This record gives sequence, structure tokens and C-alpha cells, in this order.
Amino acid sequence: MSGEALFPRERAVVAPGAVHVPGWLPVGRQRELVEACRGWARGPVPIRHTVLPGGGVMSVRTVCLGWHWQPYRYSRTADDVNGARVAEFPDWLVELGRAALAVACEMDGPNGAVMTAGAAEDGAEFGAGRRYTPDTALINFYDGAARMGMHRDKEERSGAPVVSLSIGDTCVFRFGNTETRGRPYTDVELASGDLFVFGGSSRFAYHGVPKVYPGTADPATGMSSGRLNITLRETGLPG
Ligand SMILES: O=C(O)CCC(=O)C(=O)O
Ligand SMILES: [Fe+2]
Repeated sequence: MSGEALFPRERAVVAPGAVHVPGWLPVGRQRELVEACRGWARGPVPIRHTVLPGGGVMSVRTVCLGWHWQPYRYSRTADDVNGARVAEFPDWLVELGRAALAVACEMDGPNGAVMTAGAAEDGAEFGAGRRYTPDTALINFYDGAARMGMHRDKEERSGAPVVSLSIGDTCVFRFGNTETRGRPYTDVELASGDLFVFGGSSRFAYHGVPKVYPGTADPATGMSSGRLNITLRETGLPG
């Protein structure tokens, strides 16, 4: 939404370990991210609609950093696109992820204990003593008709939180539970500059994007239409 909202949107703990921080990214930072994403969208692996094993095609377009995600695994090369090795995950993005997590932890119980308590489904534990070091980013572009069905981010072998940054058009982000795709869930509006972090017991919760509101982007971010979402994650994979 452009300009100041009539009512300031409040920071919220949506579920234990899941927090929403409206307007976290300053507009200049959003612009820089948009520029960087434009470059990554060109290559070495071009942004594309992911094809699912059943033949379905995702409506969002995606490009990855560090590790390439395809349903349902990570690899260094984009074997379902052009076989190229994905772009490096830059150090400045690790720092941005750490800053985001620090803000999220402040909202989330003593010393971020809830957020960082997540044991991985499969493998390494993420403890408060270890520094958050995301090594993959999924960059999703939504046009006005794009959606994302309810799913869990479960290919990572680390219980470290997912840091999600949104730029451009506002969307409805549906944050659910770890058991089913259905209720209970909470619908949150993610606008340009918003941060959402999910870790701890919410790390493997179902979530999705049922709706994007076209025409709500602030052109000052450099995005005249559409929505950009960047999720930073630790894969827990070696090397
Ligand atoms: O676009 C979003 O806000 C969520 C993206 C997402 O869930 C994903 O990339 O796994
Ligand atoms: Fe996801």
C-alpha cells in the first residue's frame, strides 16, 4: 500500500515462534533488493515457473540463491531449468537475515527462546548458541493472478527459522498449523517492507498465499506491479 496506512499496523506474534513485523525494511533497502532480484532473475539460472512432479505448473515464478530448490529437494545446480549452478548467496544477505531474526527474537519471549527452540524434523538442532547462517533464498515473483497453495517448507534439514521479506503488492499470507492444510489458520496482510519470521514450533507449519491485491505496490520501491517475496533459510546441507 502506498504512503502511510490510516492506522499503523502493529507487530504481532501470530503463533509461538511466528512473528509479523510490518514495515521493517526501509524503502531504500527495498529498492536495493528489487534491483538485486532483477539481476538474479536474469541468470545464471533464469526465473521460471516451477513444474511439479504431477505436471502442474506453479503460478509464481521463482529463482534461488545458494541452493536451487525444486520439488522436493535442494541441489547446487538447477537441473530442472538449465543445469547451471545457482548464484552465490551473498554475505550481505546473511547479515540482513541476522538483523531480521534479531528483531523477531525481541518479540518472542526471553532472548528469542521460543523462536530458536526449533528442533529440525530431520537432523540438526538450531540453538541460541549458534549464529543464524541462511544459505539459500527462494525469490518468488507473483503477478496479480499468482497464488501459493498451503505447504510446509520441509526440504531443509535445519530447524532454523525462515525469514520472509515482502516487496510490492500487498497479499494475504495464510499461516496455519503443523498438522493439516486447513484450519486453524490466521490470515495476515503482508505489505511492502513487511518481515515475517517463523521458527521454533511454527517452523514446519503449513502456510500459503491465497490472494495478491494488484495495484497496491508503492512505485518508490522500483516495483510498479506484482509482489516479490524472498525467504531466507538454512538448508542444513553440507558444503
Ligand atoms: O510468498 C510468500 O509470502 C511465501 C512464500 C513461500 O511460502 C515459499 O516460498 O515457500
Ligand atoms: Fe513456504
